[in-house]
Amino acid sequence: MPSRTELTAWQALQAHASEMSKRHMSDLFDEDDLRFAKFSLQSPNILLDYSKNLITEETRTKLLDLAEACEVQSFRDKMFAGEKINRTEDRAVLHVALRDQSGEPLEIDGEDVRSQVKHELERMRALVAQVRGGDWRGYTGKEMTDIVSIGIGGSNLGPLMVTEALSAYNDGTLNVHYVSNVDGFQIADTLRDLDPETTLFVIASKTFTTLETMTNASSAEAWFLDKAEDKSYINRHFIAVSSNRPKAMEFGVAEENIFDMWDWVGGRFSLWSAIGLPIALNLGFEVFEELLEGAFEMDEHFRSAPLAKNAPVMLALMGVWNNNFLGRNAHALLPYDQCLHRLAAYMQQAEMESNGKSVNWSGERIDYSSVPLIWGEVGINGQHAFYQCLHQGTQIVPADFIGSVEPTLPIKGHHDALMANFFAQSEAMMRGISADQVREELGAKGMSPERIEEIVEHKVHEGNRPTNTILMQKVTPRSLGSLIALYEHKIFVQGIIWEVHSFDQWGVELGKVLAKGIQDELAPEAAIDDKHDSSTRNLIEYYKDARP
Ligand SMILES: O=P(O)(O)OC[C@H]1O[C@](O)(CO)[C@@H](O)[C@@H]1O
Repeated sequence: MPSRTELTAWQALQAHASEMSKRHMSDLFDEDDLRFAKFSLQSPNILLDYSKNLITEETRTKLLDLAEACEVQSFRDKMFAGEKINRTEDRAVLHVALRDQSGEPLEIDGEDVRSQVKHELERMRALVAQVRGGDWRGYTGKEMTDIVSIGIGGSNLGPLMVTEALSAYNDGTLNVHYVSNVDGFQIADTLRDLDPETTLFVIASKTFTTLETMTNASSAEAWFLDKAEDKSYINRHFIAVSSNRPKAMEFGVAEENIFDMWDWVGGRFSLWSAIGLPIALNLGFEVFEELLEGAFEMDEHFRSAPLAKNAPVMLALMGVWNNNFLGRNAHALLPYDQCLHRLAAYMQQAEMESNGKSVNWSGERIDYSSVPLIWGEVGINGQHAFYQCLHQGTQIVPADFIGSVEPTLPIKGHHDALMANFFAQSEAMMRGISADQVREELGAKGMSPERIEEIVEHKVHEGNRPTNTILMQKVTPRSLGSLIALYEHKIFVQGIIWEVHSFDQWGVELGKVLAKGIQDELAPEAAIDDKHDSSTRNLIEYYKDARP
């Protein structure tokens, strides 16, 4: 198999990119009134407009040729069929099975995946009904008031992002708090206002070995026992979600309080499993189910729509075009919806832990970029912070503008003001403003020609900065499910095109191993290994000497 850069389709895109780099999107719009119709599509619950990219129909055809040459459809089908496409870990990749509503049979290694998923969902439903209905009582007979979810990375970012995004659906039955950082501040700050008699902990860890989570879980247990005193009460206050039952039991969680997840669910794709318990506890099981349905609708679209009409595929291809052929190595996510304020943090893990790789499936170093730097912030706040750089900086950063037609919580006069900015920003990034236009504008205001010439270049926006617009009717559990699944599949498609293993994360291991060794060295009497470089050794020494 030729490497990606040897593919005819890749080389055709390279040649095409050198031509397209001479064009301006503004002209492309002026030349074609049908540009929006040609380069936008409706997918379940989501309109995707990718017309504000530096593309023509020829570009799209060439990108689709690349997708075909990389066998995107065949890999997609393998994923849905449960084949072990996560080859470095020898695992299937089946987060889609967690939200499948079709009921089609699916087996992995002789195990019936559908019934496993259904069984855990029913257990979740029962637990949520008990806790929210007040039947689940604490060790003194009181109802639960607060859920503390302890987990990090994929065991935290998804549930946290979703409960924030759907906070309008919170009926106040239960409060939910998230603790991820091993910095003791977060758990201390969370627990100081809570009562052990009415607090339920959900320890979420696929491996049940993650240092941050285990440290926080132990502190939570100590805090609980400080008041409850009797270890047998733990079974009323500690739930675990893990694929490592023995470890969860060793920690002290009662067997019936452990919810399973499976090795075919990657941590960063796991919010659809029992990792999503905090969502269901906080917002109700119906909300969780609707989230799953929305994701399933996008799965069906991804599975069946022709590539040119397939939202995840087209979103992925725009990213590949900007990154690999136009050399844009950063990508901003800009939600114009306050409730999506954790979306960029969530997507950073999903995209960068998945596709932040430098070797291909054969272990050879790749000679093109994989995932760009993903970052972002709620758009309207970003306008007053970093948009200056998006409009006039030397680095062109493609961006996704994500918004909704209806506000989550309507309040007179706000939503149109927000959305006016939403539409204006991507238009400004696309069109820009030329020196002549600036001159004309300033001249009309009566500015002297000398003064105009002094400042004109500073006011020029070159434009030609690519954006995608993603528009939902409203942020609901269903549309949010579709939105997350849209990005999950985008990540999948890009991983195939970049020929990287999207479902492992070996890159996070080295730091963990080193930290374990250093933690031992931080003990007061412990020696510091002289194998450390002089910077690390001296910093550790400095820390130990300065520590009270
Ligand atoms: O759920 P666990 O096993 O505690 O892991 C948490 C996170 O840690 C990572 O392994 C990275 O450190 C992520 O992939 C994962 O989501």
